Amino acid sequence: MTLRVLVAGGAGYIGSHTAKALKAAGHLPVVLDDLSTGHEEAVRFGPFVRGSIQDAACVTRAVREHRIDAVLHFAANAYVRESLENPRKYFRNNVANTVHFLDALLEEGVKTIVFSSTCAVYGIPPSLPIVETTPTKPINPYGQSKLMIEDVLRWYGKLEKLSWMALRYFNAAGADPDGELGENHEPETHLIPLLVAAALGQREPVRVFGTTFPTPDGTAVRDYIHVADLATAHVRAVTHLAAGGASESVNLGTGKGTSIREVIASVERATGKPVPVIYGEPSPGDPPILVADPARAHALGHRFEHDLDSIVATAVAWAKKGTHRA
Ligand SMILES: NC(=O)c1ccc[n+]([C@@H]2O[C@H](COP(=O)([O-])OP(=O)(O)OC[C@H]3O[C@@H](n4cnc5c(N)ncnc54)[C@H](O)[C@@H]3O)[C@@H](O)[C@H]2O)c1
Ligand SMILES: O=c1ccn([C@@H]2O[C@H](COP(=O)(O)OP(=O)(O)O[C@H]3O[C@H](CO)[C@H](O)[C@H](O)[C@H]3O)[C@@H](O)[C@H]2O)c(=O)[nH]1
Repeated sequence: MTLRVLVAGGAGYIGSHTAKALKAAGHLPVVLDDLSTGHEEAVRFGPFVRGSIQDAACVTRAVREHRIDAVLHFAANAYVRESLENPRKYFRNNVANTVHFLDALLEEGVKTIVFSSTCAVYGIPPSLPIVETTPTKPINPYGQSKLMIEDVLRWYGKLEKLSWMALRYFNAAGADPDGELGENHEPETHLIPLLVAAALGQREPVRVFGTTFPTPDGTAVRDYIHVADLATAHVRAVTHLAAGGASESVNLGTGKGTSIREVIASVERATGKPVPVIYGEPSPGDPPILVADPARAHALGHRFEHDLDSIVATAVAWAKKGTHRA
């Protein structure tokens, strides 16, 4: 089965890696992106439509011109801390604009969509590891905005015959193992690229947010998942839906928790250099521990091949290229 897939947000970090994986699997990725945080240089695996998801005329044209079968929807704002300072931006782009996008797609008869959700929908989970039935209680507007769209998808699944999958990623990190793509956020806020850049002398010391969490070494624990593993998971998810598979929310995490101090040690091994850090206060809206139960993902056939050292090694290789561009 060859699919013609509209990749909204395909000029961004996870979307560009997924466009590459789609092409490698024999599908056609058509990127729709307004370049608000993405990079045109990262669009290299199929046609590019520059525009916003809320522009119905643009979406309709793209769907018709490229005879789109299915959609991967990455387009969003994705900074937890920014969402607490500017909640309107998050509800406008992640919720309102996505609802307009779904309208345009459904009008054109496109009824298969994979949505980028997040472990931030769970807030501070009452038990670990996190299963998909763990109560969803976001503690920041970013997580809330993603949960609101999951609810919309669930209703459209029932009432509009939409086939959907909400992939709740844990912490995406690493870079394309071929060195062609990597993480280029501006500003960069994610832990791993910051630690790598600091070790390589490309930036100032990194502030570690909190050392007194109820975790074995006092720093926050996350479930880091390689972006290349996320990319292949999207290819599997969209083909699953296109073949008539069930609609549901699925955690994409490895099941292994890693503390910030353990990430620092991995970066030091990979670079052979000490990472300059400053230990500081916790950041608001930052849960102590987020680790996935990957059983549902495994049951759907997802396999995560890269461990933390592989994530860090590819991030180091990308940072050493020094261009910070695809
Ligand atoms: N990075 C992570 O660890 C992580 C974790 C969980 C979920 N997610 C989700 O995954 C998705 C991708 O994240 P990322 O890290 O690749 O972010 P990113 O900022 O690199 O990519 C988002 C892309 O969407 C585009 N975009 C934003 N608003 C748009 C609009 N209205 N119309 C068209 N294009 C638009 C941006 O230009 C960018 O290219 C997001 O939905 C994010 O919420 C990311
Ligand atoms: O300079 C920094 C940056 C991060 N951290 C800490 O390192 C951990 C990982 O931080 P990231 O910024 O890499 O990721 P987050 O866990 O904050 O956010 C990620 O997971 C979220 C779910 O909680 C969202 O999905 C979001 O899109 C995704 O980037 C967190 O405890 C964070 O507080 C620091 O100590 N210092």
